[in-house]
Amino acid sequence: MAIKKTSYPLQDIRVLLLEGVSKTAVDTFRAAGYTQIEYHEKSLPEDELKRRIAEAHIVGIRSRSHLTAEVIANARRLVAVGCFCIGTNQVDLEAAELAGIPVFNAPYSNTRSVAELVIAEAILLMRGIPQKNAECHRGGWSKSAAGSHEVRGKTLGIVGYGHIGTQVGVLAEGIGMNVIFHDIETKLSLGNARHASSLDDLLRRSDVVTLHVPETSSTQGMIGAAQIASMKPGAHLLNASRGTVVDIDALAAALKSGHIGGAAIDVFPVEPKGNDDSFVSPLVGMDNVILTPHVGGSTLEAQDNIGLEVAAKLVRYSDNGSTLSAVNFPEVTLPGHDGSHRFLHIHRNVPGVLSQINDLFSAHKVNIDGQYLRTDAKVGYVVIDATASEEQTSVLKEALAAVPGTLRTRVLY
Ligand SMILES: NC(=O)c1ccc[n+]([C@@H]2O[C@H](COP(=O)([O-])OP(=O)(O)OC[C@H]3O[C@@H](n4cnc5c(N)ncnc54)[C@H](O)[C@@H]3O)[C@@H](O)[C@H]2O)c1
Ligand SMILES: O=C(O)CC[C@@H](O)C(=O)O
Repeated sequence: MAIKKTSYPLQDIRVLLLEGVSKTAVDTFRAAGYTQIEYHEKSLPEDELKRRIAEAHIVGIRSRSHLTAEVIANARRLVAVGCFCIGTNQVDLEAAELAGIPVFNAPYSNTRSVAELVIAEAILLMRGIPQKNAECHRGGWSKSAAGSHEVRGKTLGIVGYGHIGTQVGVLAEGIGMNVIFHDIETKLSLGNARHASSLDDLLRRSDVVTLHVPETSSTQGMIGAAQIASMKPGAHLLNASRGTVVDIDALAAALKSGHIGGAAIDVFPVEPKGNDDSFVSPLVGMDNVILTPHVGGSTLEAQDNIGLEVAAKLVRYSDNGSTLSAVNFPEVTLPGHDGSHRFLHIHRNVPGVLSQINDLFSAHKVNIDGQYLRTDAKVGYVVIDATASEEQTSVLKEALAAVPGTLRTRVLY
């Protein structure tokens, strides 16, 4: 394959992949000509992460690596971040944007996997299977229908009616459940799903409540003691969203008192860093709780698709400059740039930057072949294709970097 040239020769671009992202990501980078790929099965302790990220141009993580403002400040060479998952709460998105670093994720690749697990858990909880399973493992035998129910005709309450919530609703209707949902946005209801009038209304009416909100300031602790007390006696709670959404001590107390019949919890306020670390939770040892190690989206199908999708977005940004579907950045979709040098300029969105950039091209007598600009409240991203000599390009690159407000520049040859 022809070696492409970016600001750095392609073979000098360092890709750091953490948390055992699918090997399809490695294959995608290799197929695009990237050779420096460092792969780790686990997340790295913060000190080591800071050291390694300081050398990386591209980093790929899942949910356990926290890219805080401090970590990002240390990432001097970093050009792009890939979250090989849906959630991006583990990255300080604003700090990344202000450092000129777009962040990409895979917004749908594991949606179906989460939805399937949730439906299975709803059925198991309504039948009291976790308790029966635990009892059989201890040599017990209690063949009884007491406390066992079909899900057909029961009410499923979905909190967060986005990609996952809607899929869960469609599958639940397929097995005869009544679906109600609560979302902060106005949402088109699919099938016969109905809006609940409020979160409290949903909690009061549901036999099973399932949470599918992102981690934000409005969702942290949104299901606490008061909300759990509002739930129907004997109802079940499922959380495959983020651990901070539920007050886990309040849930443990309600499970012990019997107010909550059962729970299925996939995400926790504090999760082990890797498979060798131990898991601690007040829910451990409760027979009526299904505990899973944050595997809602962990199917081979989903992980392989995520590896392909996120790596492709990172390669595209690195090679071509397109930021389509970046979660924290002005989105620019770009054509190829054969025959032109492509100047990428990321700057604070303040008046006058674009005119200074254009003045520089005119002062250096470089003709602009194409220009693309997108801004958001904080940042502007302008891409300029120009026919320039190597010498003009290198002078212009320096001059562009000196424009006040510049966050980052890159040239693709
Ligand atoms: N357990 C896992 O392995 C796993 C896998 C994938 C995703 N997730 C988590 O699930 C979350 C949801 O995923 P998605 O793809 O459905 O996201 P999404 O963005 O499509 O949907 C989230 C929905 O929540 C709504 N919402 C936000 N704040 C709310 C609030 N305060 N009250 C009510 N609704 C609110 C949004 O309006 C949106 O409709 C992700 O952010 C991620 O954290 C977990
Ligand atoms: O793979 C992970 O670590 C996170 C999975 C899930 O929570 C997501 O946000 O997609």
